[in-house]
Amino acid sequence: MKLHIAKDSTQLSESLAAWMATYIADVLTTQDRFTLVLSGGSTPKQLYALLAATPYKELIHWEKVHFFWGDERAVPFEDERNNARMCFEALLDKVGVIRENIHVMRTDITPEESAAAYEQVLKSYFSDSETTFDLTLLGMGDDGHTLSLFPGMPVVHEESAWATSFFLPAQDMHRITLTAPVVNKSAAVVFLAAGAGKAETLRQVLQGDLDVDKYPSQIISPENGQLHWFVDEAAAAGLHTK
Ligand SMILES: O=C(O)[C@H](O)[C@@H](O)[C@H](O)[C@H](O)COP(=O)(O)O
Repeated sequence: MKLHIAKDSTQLSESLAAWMATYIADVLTTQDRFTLVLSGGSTPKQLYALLAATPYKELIHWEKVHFFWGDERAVPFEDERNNARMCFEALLDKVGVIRENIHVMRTDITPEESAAAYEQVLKSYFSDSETTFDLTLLGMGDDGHTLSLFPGMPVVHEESAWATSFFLPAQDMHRITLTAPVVNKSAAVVFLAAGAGKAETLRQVLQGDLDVDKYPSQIISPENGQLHWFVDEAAAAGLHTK
């Protein structure tokens, strides 16, 4: 695991945008497409805004990027809480992407249908390959969840489905999410976490005992790929860095 610590959330987004531009360019020297999983939540908005502006807007070969989502809240696309909507507003509407390469988790059908449809999309891309996504971007909630893998929920241990859905009582909504096995086949996974509110959880996730039911982010560990944590100093405050 590689830990990248930035001074504040602005420098954090800047360092990840620069890292992504280099990584995407490197991968595209050996293949024609780049598969990218976007995360929802509030932290990546600043990153997406940077990627949508000069120089990254022009530098990255957006027309070769195929977009996926890590999880979705089962609310209409028009709803402010919809993760895909946030990503369109912050990034996809502003760069030269190809519409057919954008694969949202649908919320105009039932969550079960949506998860099944997503699994089909993923299988058409990846069923023949050892690796899935070139890059999966993830966030970590203050409670240690990632994707929609919430503490204490059976979905954390899903082993066969590539995408699944379930009802999240705490938020009174359904969620659609990728599962740990498909994310752990990514060529690279990057967690982005900022703010003092995540410091204690980050310490537990990275340096505490393994307890994936309590801290589901711990279950993310690419089998053959790279794992990066991009965090700011506030989030890293509890870590032993020596
Ligand atoms: O839909 C979601 O809620 C997410 O995709 C989720 O896994 C998110 O990444 C974390 O909750 C962190 O969110 P923040 O960046 O808002 O803390």
